[in-house]
Amino acid sequence: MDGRSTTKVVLLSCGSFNPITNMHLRMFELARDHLEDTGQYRVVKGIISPVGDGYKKKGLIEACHRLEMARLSTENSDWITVDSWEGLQPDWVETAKVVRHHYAKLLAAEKSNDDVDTVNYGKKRRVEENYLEESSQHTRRDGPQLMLLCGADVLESFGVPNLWKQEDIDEIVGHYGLVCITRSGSDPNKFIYKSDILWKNRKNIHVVHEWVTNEISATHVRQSLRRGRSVRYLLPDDVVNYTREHGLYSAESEQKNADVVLAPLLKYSDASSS
Ligand SMILES: Nc1ncnc2c1ncn2[C@@H]1O[C@H](COP(=O)(O)OP(=O)(O)OP(=O)(O)O)[C@@H](O)[C@H]1O
Ligand SMILES: NC(=O)c1ccc[n+]([C@@H]2O[C@H](COP(=O)(O)O)[C@@H](O)[C@H]2O)c1
Ligand SMILES: [Zn+2]
Repeated sequence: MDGRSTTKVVLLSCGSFNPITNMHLRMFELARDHLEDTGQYRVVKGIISPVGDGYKKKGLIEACHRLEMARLSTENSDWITVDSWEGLQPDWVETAKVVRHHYAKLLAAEKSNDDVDTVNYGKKRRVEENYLEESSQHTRRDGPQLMLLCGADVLESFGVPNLWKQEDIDEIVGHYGLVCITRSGSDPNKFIYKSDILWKNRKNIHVVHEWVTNEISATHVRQSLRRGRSVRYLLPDDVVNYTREHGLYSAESEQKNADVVLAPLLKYSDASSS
């Protein structure tokens, strides 16, 4: 592949990861293969961003455990990483804000790399031109792209009333881009067709068809753990051991947040009624 004519991509996946499963890790591999197969992209990094406790999803255990399990499962990957910024925020953070945060970090890292280039190779003028252009257009012509990576259920959740702000969907899909992995029971292409906002941005949505369908879900994993059944080979071994050592996922933990409303639903229903 000719590195000079491809766009560098960083993939960001936001979710509960309660706990992280092998399928979450597979998503990154599937997305990278798909994007690089187009010949247009070079995927340089994957970021797993577990949601903070303020999301208030039923059965969501503490972020410190979810972050540690994600860290353990990515230890032997040379490109997938875990970021704790979102997970450690006291309140739930909208996904559009998380995307913005990581894009700003990415540009800052690129800039400091370029500054090293500048010192070494006297490319100051090119760097300055790029950044002038960036500040006027928000994206750099030859800069990296950040794309949100999710399963088709998350894409379809865009249609759930009071869950997502339309402007956030527009920003994520229109400005950054989305990679969506098919999941059984969902039809992302039909969903895109039916949604005006997604149809408008369809060129920024990469649907990855997973032919080796894999029904692993964290819900089923938690259920098996509650019942004392084996979850080996569904999760990385280190994660299986971690759940055992810390006694995670019990009938009690599944009742966490059972009586509270999911943070985005609370936030946007309030906004619509005021
Ligand atoms: N088997 C799968 N196929 C495709 N995408 C998946 C799969 N499992 C998880 N994902 C995606 O991974 C991201 C994180 O998902 P999440 O943490 O909710 O996992 P989950 O298995 O769906 O958990 P839960 O059952 O608790 O909802 C989401 O974008 C979700 O769509
Ligand atoms: N309006 C929003 O920004 C919005 C709404 C619902 C879920 N989400 C995010 O999507 C992800 C969904 O995770 P789950 O599939 O585990 O519920 C989480 O990271 C959550 O923060 C974002
Ligand atoms: Zn889910």
